Amino acid sequence: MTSSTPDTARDVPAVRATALARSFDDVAAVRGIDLEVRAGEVLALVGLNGAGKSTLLRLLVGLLRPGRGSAELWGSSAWGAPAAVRSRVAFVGSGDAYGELTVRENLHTAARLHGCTPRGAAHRADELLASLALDRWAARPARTLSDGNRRRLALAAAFVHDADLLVLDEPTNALDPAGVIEVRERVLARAAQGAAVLVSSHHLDEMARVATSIAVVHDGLLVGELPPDGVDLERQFFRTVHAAAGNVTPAESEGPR
Ligand SMILES: Nc1ncnc2c1ncn2[C@@H]1O[C@H](COP(=O)(O)OP(=O)(O)OP(=O)(O)O)[C@@H](O)[C@H]1O
Repeated sequence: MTSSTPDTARDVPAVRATALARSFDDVAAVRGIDLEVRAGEVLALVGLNGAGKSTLLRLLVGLLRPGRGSAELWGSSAWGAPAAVRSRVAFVGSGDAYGELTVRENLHTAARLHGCTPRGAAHRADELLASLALDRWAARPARTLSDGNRRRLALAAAFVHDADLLVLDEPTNALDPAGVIEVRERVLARAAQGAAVLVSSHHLDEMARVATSIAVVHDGLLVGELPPDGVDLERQFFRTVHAAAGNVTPAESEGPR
């Protein structure tokens, strides 16, 4: 069940933000961001709490309306994108599952919504229950799951179809090491198959393992990049953030304060 279509060619960005901005009352959460993610690329967003990462991701998948600028999915406005465009995107945010449905029913429903036959959906649900180690909880209502297993369910639902764009907001939060490895392998596999991936995280080393580029978000802006193959990413991260916050050059700024 792949949804790949010819316009996933590498010259058409899956996601493009242009001068993208969004405020909530007096809080300027995203203040003018330009970015692109193409097929096969994994862009990681890192930043302090409240930097604007989740708001940016929600704008990019069309869950929030931009205040200024634009967010596009394969050239269409993300806000109000047609169903055919939205169906090519898998988004993992917070609170994604239907709490009253069981774990299996959640996955079955997700697969049916993506066009699987009843038999195909059952097969897909079984496969994901096994690979994300959720089989033990398959008959439990989603609302009764632990935080980590709720996150596993959200990820399983996102992987139910082979989306052309994966947008994962802190996907490894609350996951045990096996879950972290599962997410890593799936992200790398999907990118190798030509999906575009946008992922936010506080785990710099994990991002270095999967990302083709790492962008630092601070105070609603992209303020720098970290080399995914770089050493001592933590120090480089704080230098970038401190430089942006204090208008000192990265070389003058040291680690956490
Ligand atoms: N619905 C909302 N109403 C009011 N303010 C909001 C809303 N959503 C986000 N904000 C504010 O926008 C800013 C950016 O928040 P956002 O959740 O995007 O940051 P983040 O980088 O994802 O943070 P974290 O790493 O803590 O998850 C914060 O000041 C936050 O309080």
